Amino acid sequence: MLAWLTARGTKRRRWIACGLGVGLPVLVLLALVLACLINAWSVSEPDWHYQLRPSGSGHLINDSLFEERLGRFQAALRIPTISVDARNLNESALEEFKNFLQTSFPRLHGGNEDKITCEVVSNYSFLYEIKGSDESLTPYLLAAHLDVVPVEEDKWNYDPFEAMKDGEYIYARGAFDDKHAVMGILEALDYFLFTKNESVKRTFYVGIGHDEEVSGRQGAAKIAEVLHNRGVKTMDFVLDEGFVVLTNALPGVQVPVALVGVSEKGYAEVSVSVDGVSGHSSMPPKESAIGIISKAVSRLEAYPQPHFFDSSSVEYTTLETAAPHSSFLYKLIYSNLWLFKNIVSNQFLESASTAATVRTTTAPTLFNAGYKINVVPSTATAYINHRVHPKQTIEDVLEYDREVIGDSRVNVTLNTDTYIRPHPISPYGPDSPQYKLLARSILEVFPQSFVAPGTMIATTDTKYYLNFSKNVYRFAPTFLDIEDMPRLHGHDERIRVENYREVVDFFFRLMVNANQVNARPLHVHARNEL
Ligand SMILES: CC/C=C\C/C=C\C/C=C\C/C=C\C/C=C\C/C=C\CCC(=O)N[C@@H](Cc1ccccc1)C(=O)O
Ligand SMILES: [Zn+2]
Ligand SMILES: [Zn+2]
Repeated sequence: MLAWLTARGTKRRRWIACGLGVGLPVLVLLALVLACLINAWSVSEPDWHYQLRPSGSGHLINDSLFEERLGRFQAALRIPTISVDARNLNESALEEFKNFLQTSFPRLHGGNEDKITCEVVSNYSFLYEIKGSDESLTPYLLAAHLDVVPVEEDKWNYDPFEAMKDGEYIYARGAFDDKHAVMGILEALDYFLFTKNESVKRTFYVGIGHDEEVSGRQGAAKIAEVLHNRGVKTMDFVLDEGFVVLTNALPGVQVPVALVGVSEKGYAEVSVSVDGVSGHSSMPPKESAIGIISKAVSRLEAYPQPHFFDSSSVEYTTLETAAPHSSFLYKLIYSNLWLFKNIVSNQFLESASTAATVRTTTAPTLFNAGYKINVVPSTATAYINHRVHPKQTIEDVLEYDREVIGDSRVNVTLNTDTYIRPHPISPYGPDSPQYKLLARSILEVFPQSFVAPGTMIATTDTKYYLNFSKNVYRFAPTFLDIEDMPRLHGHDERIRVENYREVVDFFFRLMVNANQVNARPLHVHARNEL
């Protein structure tokens, strides 16, 4: 009997154990799935974002003047202010652009010194000071650049310096990068000061550099110096070009995202070289200098720098912010990043633009070797252009390069004249009045979008303005579909005509909003008022 009972007990225990063994994990799994689904269902735009949305929209800038503004913008695009390198700027075009600005905006360039002064810096850059009445308010700076990158004219379907308008777009070098901002800021400024006659409380500056495309050392760097020497030590915020309003950039997100660059990747030029033996090409060595460097470059590409995506990354917040605006599948993913972060990170690595946001990029851009077909050269050098992720130092990147190459014959050397460390992260939460001011101005002009922070992947003139403020933002009010990305610095660069209207509107609203003490919004409404 006892044996029977014991046997029954054991069986029951086995069943229970088995039930627990299978059932518990299933239960845990179900709970997990349920928790993820609840997170996805309940995800919504945070209140502080919602409250920044305007209750109404509509252009503040007088429509009847738009054609005139457009004409001036096209005229600006027709001046080929090309920067080839720091010693090769198109000085006659820069001179022409200077005269063009002065004659297009006479009220900004003299005779109204009680409101605005303009200083020409390094011959072709501009610094405007708009004096506010309340000295207790910290000034801010709007920055842009008027030079453009060269063109491969035969690859364009339009004359890059004709500024052709096809009804929907204007095609021209500089339309997107960055003359829309130069002209948009000045149009808004002229309207703000002289048409609307706004009384300026908060002083602000407009800095327009002329050599951003080749370093900014004569333009933005000197503007920063002039400001500093004038005793301007602190800015409330700095806004320069950077990210834009992007469509189809984030997987699963159909809504345009206005990405604000709250930080910027670092920059490093690294040479990878070997000094070996030369000789007759009829008796080549087993490994030539060219072969050794080719192998090194090939390894750098095969073993890219590590990637970073965790709860302390800006990109994590980008996606959390995107969650309420995503398809259901991506709501599920973006509202449960604690679980899906590895999947997301791997998906990001698939495309060049998103990969650039999560890792230091490695771009071999120049290769020098050889000088005669029948001579084996003793030296070969490849140049690598790294964009350094804020989670790494430049030293980390170099160490990784050396390790990956793993060949003591290869010298890996940093160009110490040109490197830039990753920028600090500017505040982007509900406690940052400056970020909120920017987000509010964006949403007033692009109400169909949502605003999210990101790390700018290329370098901007903001590197020269970092000491003025901890609130440095990189954003331009232009629309870009990810498919159009090759047009940047590429062929058939363009901007939608309607977008130019929004550009002017955006800078005007920013000036109005920033002028309000305590940065109060133009229209505030409670969530339940809509
Ligand atoms: C989490 C975020 C996810 C996704 C983002 C996805 C894609 C990002 C896509 C697009 C980028 C969007 C906009 C960029 C727009 C315009 C370019 C603005 C600035 C470029 C500045 C620039 O090109 N700087 C040069 C400076 C330089 C000049 C000479 C020598 C070295 C540097 C540069 O960085 O090369
Ligand atoms: Zn630019
Ligand atoms: Zn550029």
